[in-house]
Amino acid sequence: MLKITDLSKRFGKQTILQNISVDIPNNQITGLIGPSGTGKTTLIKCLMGMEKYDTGSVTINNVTIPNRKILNNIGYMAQSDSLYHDLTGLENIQFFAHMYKRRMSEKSVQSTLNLVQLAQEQNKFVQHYSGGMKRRLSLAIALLNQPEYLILDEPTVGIDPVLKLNIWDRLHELKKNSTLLITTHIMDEAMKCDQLLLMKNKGIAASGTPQEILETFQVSDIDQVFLELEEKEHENASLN
Ligand SMILES: Nc1ncnc2c1ncn2[C@@H]1O[C@H](COP(=O)(O)OP(=O)(O)OP(=O)(O)O)[C@@H](O)[C@H]1O
Repeated sequence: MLKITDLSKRFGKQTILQNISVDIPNNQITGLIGPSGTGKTTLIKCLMGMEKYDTGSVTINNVTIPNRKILNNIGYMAQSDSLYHDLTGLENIQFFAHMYKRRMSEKSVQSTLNLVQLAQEQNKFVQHYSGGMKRRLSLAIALLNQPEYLILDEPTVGIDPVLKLNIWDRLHELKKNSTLLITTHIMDEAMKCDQLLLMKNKGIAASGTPQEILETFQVSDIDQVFLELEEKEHENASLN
């Protein structure tokens, strides 16, 4: 289990994350959602050891991370693509497979390319890819390592609706062997997660299955939960 305990993070004088404690259960898709700028990417970067947190701890199966050994078991897809633009899509896949020391059969390379619908474009240089194609290639690369933990920062931005559905089907298949943490702005995607963490005001304002959260707030969609939270905040502010 991925366990975050009392984690806080500041940039200069600005506190971004304050005393966050949360458990991310194994073999489930946990969705991290919240308004832009609430610190979702920062939290993920803290988990990956890409940002140093100021206080608290992050552990996977009781081992404090970042830990080099455990990092090999984490697949990460960042918002900004880190692809080699002078290589083709196929060469990027081969390069990263080599880096992960994975021997991939031609068949599994092609099925990964098929999943993200890049089979036809695999021999094109990435510099000639559209934004959506680069996202799809990054997603394919994050999936290559068949990691125990898969952390995806807005994986379906710029991806058309039909492909999005295929990708979500695949993510649900992957959870048999992996634990997934996904950030999203898209509320119908939030409903496809097994668990949600709603981020607001430097912390987790609500958590549970999508259905549990809707029932707790007596609303019919997750956007309304954020509106309710906002209203409560105004009420509290006017009382003080
Ligand atoms: N390296 C940095 N230095 C200073 N401030 C930063 C840095 N990285 C992020 N921030 C600030 O931290 C806050 C949270 O940013 P973050 O990218 O984590 O939000 P987010 O919830 O992922 O947003 P979005 O949904 O728009 O991607 C923002 O106010 C941002 O400006």
